[in-house]
Amino acid sequence: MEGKKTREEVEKSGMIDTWMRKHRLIYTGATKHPFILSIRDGTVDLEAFKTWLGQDYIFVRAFAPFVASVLIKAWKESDDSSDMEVILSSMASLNDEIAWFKSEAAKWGVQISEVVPQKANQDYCRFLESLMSPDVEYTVAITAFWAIEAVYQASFALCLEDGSKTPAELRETCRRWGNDGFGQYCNSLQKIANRRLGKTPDDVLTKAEVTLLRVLEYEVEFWNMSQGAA
Ligand SMILES: Cc1ncc(CN)c(N)n1
Repeated sequence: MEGKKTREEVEKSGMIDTWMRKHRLIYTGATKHPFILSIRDGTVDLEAFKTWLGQDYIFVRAFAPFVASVLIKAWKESDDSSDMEVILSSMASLNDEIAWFKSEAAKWGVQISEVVPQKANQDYCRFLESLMSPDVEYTVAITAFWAIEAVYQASFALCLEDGSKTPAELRETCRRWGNDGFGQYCNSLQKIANRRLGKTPDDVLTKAEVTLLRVLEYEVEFWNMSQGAA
Protein backbone atom coordinates (compact mmCIF):
# COMPACT_ATOMS: atom_id res chain seq x y z
CA MET A 1 0.00 0.00 0.00
CA GLU A 2 1.39 3.42 -0.92
CA GLY A 3 0.92 6.00 1.81
CA LYS A 4 2.29 9.52 2.19
CA LYS A 5 6.10 9.50 2.21
CA THR A 6 7.93 10.65 5.30
CA ARG A 7 10.37 13.56 4.97
CA GLU A 8 13.27 11.04 5.31
CA GLU A 9 11.94 8.87 2.47
CA VAL A 10 11.50 11.90 0.23
CA GLU A 11 15.06 13.05 0.97
CA LYS A 12 16.44 9.69 -0.11
CA SER A 13 14.81 9.77 -3.54
CA GLY A 14 15.41 13.52 -3.96
CA MET A 15 13.02 16.38 -3.43
CA ILE A 16 13.22 17.50 -7.06
CA ASP A 17 11.85 14.17 -8.34
CA THR A 18 9.07 14.34 -5.76
CA TRP A 19 8.14 17.87 -6.85
CA MET A 20 8.31 16.96 -10.53
CA ARG A 21 5.80 14.18 -9.91
CA LYS A 22 3.62 16.42 -7.75
CA HIS A 23 3.66 19.28 -10.27
CA ARG A 24 3.74 17.13 -13.42
CA LEU A 25 1.05 19.16 -15.18
CA ILE A 26 2.82 22.53 -15.05
CA TYR A 27 6.23 20.89 -15.69
CA THR A 28 4.82 19.28 -18.84
CA GLY A 29 3.24 22.62 -19.79
CA ALA A 30 6.68 24.23 -19.64
CA THR A 31 8.66 21.46 -21.36
CA LYS A 32 6.14 20.35 -24.00
CA HIS A 33 4.74 23.73 -24.92
CA PRO A 34 2.97 24.08 -28.32
CA PHE A 35 5.86 26.30 -29.52
CA ILE A 36 8.36 23.50 -28.82
CA LEU A 37 6.02 20.88 -30.27
CA SER A 38 5.75 23.00 -33.43
CA ILE A 39 9.57 22.96 -33.78
CA ARG A 40 9.55 19.22 -33.20
CA ASP A 41 6.88 18.52 -35.81
CA GLY A 42 8.35 20.98 -38.32
CA THR A 43 5.32 23.32 -38.44
CA VAL A 44 6.98 26.15 -36.49
CA ASP A 45 6.13 29.70 -37.56
CA LEU A 46 9.55 31.24 -38.23
CA GLU A 47 8.28 34.66 -37.09
CA ALA A 48 7.57 33.09 -33.69
CA PHE A 49 11.07 31.63 -33.69
CA LYS A 50 12.57 35.06 -34.43
CA THR A 51 10.50 36.61 -31.65
CA TRP A 52 11.76 33.95 -29.24
CA LEU A 53 15.37 34.56 -30.39
CA GLY A 54 15.28 38.32 -29.80
CA GLN A 55 13.43 38.04 -26.48
CA ASP A 56 15.66 35.25 -25.19
CA TYR A 57 18.76 37.33 -25.91
CA ILE A 58 17.37 39.96 -23.52
CA PHE A 59 16.48 37.27 -20.99
CA VAL A 60 19.98 35.75 -21.08
CA ARG A 61 21.52 39.16 -20.39
CA ALA A 62 19.46 39.27 -17.17
CA PHE A 63 20.11 35.60 -16.45
CA ALA A 64 23.91 36.12 -16.33
CA PRO A 65 23.80 38.46 -13.28
CA PHE A 66 21.34 36.05 -11.66
CA VAL A 67 23.87 33.21 -12.09
CA ALA A 68 26.56 35.53 -10.67
CA SER A 69 24.34 36.08 -7.62
CA VAL A 70 24.00 32.30 -7.17
CA LEU A 71 27.80 32.06 -7.32
CA ILE A 72 28.08 34.60 -4.50
CA LYS A 73 25.51 32.69 -2.44
CA ALA A 74 27.41 29.41 -3.05
CA TRP A 75 30.64 31.04 -1.94
CA LYS A 76 28.99 32.32 1.25
CA GLU A 77 26.59 29.51 2.12
CA SER A 78 27.49 26.25 0.42
CA ASP A 79 28.61 23.23 2.42
CA ASP A 80 30.40 21.81 -0.65
CA SER A 81 33.14 23.76 -2.44
CA SER A 82 32.58 21.90 -5.73
CA ASP A 83 29.24 23.75 -6.22
CA MET A 84 31.23 26.80 -7.29
CA GLU A 85 32.85 24.95 -10.20
CA VAL A 86 29.46 23.95 -11.60
CA ILE A 87 28.15 27.51 -11.35
CA LEU A 88 31.37 28.96 -12.80
CA SER A 89 31.14 26.62 -15.80
CA SER A 90 27.66 27.99 -16.40
CA MET A 91 28.97 31.57 -16.32
CA ALA A 92 31.66 30.68 -18.86
CA SER A 93 29.15 29.15 -21.25
CA LEU A 94 26.84 32.16 -20.90
CA ASN A 95 29.56 34.28 -22.42
CA ASP A 96 29.55 31.94 -25.41
CA GLU A 97 25.73 31.92 -25.43
CA ILE A 98 25.47 35.71 -25.67
CA ALA A 99 27.88 35.69 -28.64
CA TRP A 100 25.79 32.88 -30.21
CA PHE A 101 22.56 34.90 -29.85
CA LYS A 102 24.18 37.85 -31.62
CA SER A 103 25.40 35.81 -34.58
CA GLU A 104 22.17 33.80 -34.78
CA ALA A 105 20.13 37.02 -34.76
CA ALA A 106 22.24 38.42 -37.60
CA LYS A 107 21.63 35.18 -39.53
CA TRP A 108 17.86 35.56 -39.16
CA GLY A 109 17.81 39.31 -39.80
CA VAL A 110 16.77 40.16 -36.23
CA GLN A 111 18.07 43.60 -35.14
CA ILE A 112 19.03 42.55 -31.65
CA SER A 113 19.82 46.07 -30.38
CA GLU A 114 16.28 47.15 -31.30
CA VAL A 115 14.39 44.33 -29.62
CA VAL A 116 12.02 45.69 -26.98
CA PRO A 117 11.36 43.34 -24.06
CA GLN A 118 7.75 42.17 -23.96
CA LYS A 119 5.75 42.09 -20.75
CA ALA A 120 6.22 38.37 -20.02
CA ASN A 121 9.97 38.83 -20.46
CA GLN A 122 10.06 41.94 -18.27
CA ASP A 123 8.11 40.13 -15.55
CA TYR A 124 10.41 37.12 -15.70
CA CYS A 125 13.56 39.31 -15.58
CA ARG A 126 12.11 41.22 -12.62
CA PHE A 127 11.48 37.92 -10.88
CA LEU A 128 15.11 36.90 -11.51
CA GLU A 129 16.19 40.21 -10.02
CA SER A 130 14.13 39.53 -6.88
CA LEU A 131 15.99 36.22 -6.49
CA MET A 132 19.33 38.08 -6.58
CA SER A 133 18.55 39.65 -3.20
CA PRO A 134 20.95 38.56 -0.42
CA ASP A 135 17.79 37.70 1.58
CA VAL A 136 17.01 34.81 -0.78
CA GLU A 137 18.61 31.62 0.49
CA TYR A 138 21.15 29.72 -1.64
CA THR A 139 18.87 26.64 -1.55
CA VAL A 140 15.97 28.62 -3.05
CA ALA A 141 18.18 30.26 -5.70
CA ILE A 142 19.88 27.01 -6.78
CA THR A 143 16.47 25.31 -7.10
CA ALA A 144 15.29 28.13 -9.39
CA PHE A 145 18.56 27.96 -11.33
CA TRP A 146 18.17 24.22 -11.89
CA ALA A 147 14.53 24.65 -13.03
CA ILE A 148 15.37 27.42 -15.51
CA GLU A 149 18.08 25.32 -17.15
CA ALA A 150 16.16 22.04 -16.94
CA VAL A 151 13.13 23.42 -18.79
CA TYR A 152 15.27 24.38 -21.78
CA GLN A 153 17.18 21.11 -21.68
CA ALA A 154 14.03 18.97 -21.63
CA SER A 155 12.25 21.14 -24.22
CA PHE A 156 15.01 21.24 -26.82
CA ALA A 157 16.04 17.61 -26.26
CA LEU A 158 12.50 16.71 -27.31
CA CYS A 159 13.14 18.38 -30.67
CA LEU A 160 16.17 16.14 -31.26
CA GLU A 161 14.54 12.80 -30.44
CA ASP A 162 14.27 10.11 -33.10
CA GLY A 163 11.28 10.77 -35.29
CA SER A 164 11.26 14.53 -34.72
CA LYS A 165 10.88 16.68 -37.83
CA THR A 166 12.79 19.71 -36.57
CA PRO A 167 13.77 21.90 -39.56
CA ALA A 168 17.49 21.61 -40.39
CA GLU A 169 18.05 25.35 -39.79
CA LEU A 170 16.80 25.03 -36.19
CA ARG A 171 18.70 21.92 -35.19
CA GLU A 172 21.76 23.84 -34.00
CA THR A 173 19.56 25.90 -31.69
CA CYS A 174 18.04 22.70 -30.29
CA ARG A 175 21.47 21.11 -29.83
CA ARG A 176 22.63 24.13 -27.80
CA TRP A 177 20.34 23.11 -24.91
CA GLY A 178 19.32 19.60 -25.91
CA ASN A 179 22.81 18.07 -26.10
CA ASP A 180 24.03 15.43 -23.62
CA GLY A 181 26.65 17.74 -22.08
CA PHE A 182 23.96 20.28 -21.18
CA GLY A 183 21.91 17.38 -19.80
CA GLN A 184 24.79 16.34 -17.54
CA TYR A 185 25.26 19.91 -16.38
CA CYS A 186 21.54 20.05 -15.47
CA ASN A 187 21.99 16.78 -13.54
CA SER A 188 24.85 18.39 -11.60
CA LEU A 189 22.60 21.34 -10.71
CA GLN A 190 19.80 18.94 -9.73
CA LYS A 191 22.21 17.05 -7.45
CA ILE A 192 23.23 20.27 -5.71
CA ALA A 193 19.59 21.33 -5.32
CA ASN A 194 18.61 17.91 -3.94
CA ARG A 195 21.50 17.92 -1.47
CA ARG A 196 20.54 21.38 -0.20
CA LEU A 197 16.80 20.65 -0.11
CA GLY A 198 17.48 17.48 1.85
CA LYS A 199 18.88 19.44 4.77
CA THR A 200 16.86 22.63 4.70
CA PRO A 201 14.29 23.75 7.31
CA ASP A 202 10.61 23.39 6.35
CA ASP A 203 10.03 27.13 5.80
CA VAL A 204 12.88 27.33 3.24
CA LEU A 205 11.64 24.11 1.63
CA THR A 206 8.24 25.73 1.11
CA LYS A 207 9.87 28.86 -0.35
CA ALA A 208 11.90 26.70 -2.77
CA GLU A 209 8.79 24.82 -3.93
CA VAL A 210 6.86 28.06 -4.50
CA THR A 211 9.84 29.50 -6.40
CA LEU A 212 10.07 26.38 -8.57
CA LEU A 213 6.37 26.71 -9.46
CA ARG A 214 6.82 30.37 -10.34
CA VAL A 215 9.75 29.54 -12.64
CA LEU A 216 7.62 26.98 -14.45
CA GLU A 217 4.79 29.50 -14.84
CA TYR A 218 7.17 32.16 -16.18
CA GLU A 219 8.62 29.65 -18.64
CA VAL A 220 5.12 28.87 -19.98
CA GLU A 221 4.43 32.61 -20.32
CA PHE A 222 7.74 33.05 -22.13
CA TRP A 223 6.86 30.41 -24.73
CA ASN A 224 3.35 31.90 -25.04
CA MET A 225 4.88 35.31 -25.75
CA SER A 226 7.01 33.84 -28.55
CA GLN A 227 3.84 32.61 -30.23
CA GLY A 228 2.27 36.02 -29.95
CA ALA A 229 -0.21 35.10 -27.19
CA ALA A 230 -1.23 37.99 -24.96
C1 LIG B 1 13.42 31.88 -20.89
C2 LIG B 1 14.64 31.04 -20.76
N1 LIG B 1 14.69 30.04 -19.86
C3 LIG B 1 15.83 29.28 -19.77
C4 LIG B 1 16.92 29.50 -20.54
C5 LIG B 1 18.14 28.63 -20.41
N2 LIG B 1 19.22 29.32 -19.85
C6 LIG B 1 16.84 30.56 -21.43
N3 LIG B 1 17.89 30.85 -22.25
N4 LIG B 1 15.69 31.33 -21.56
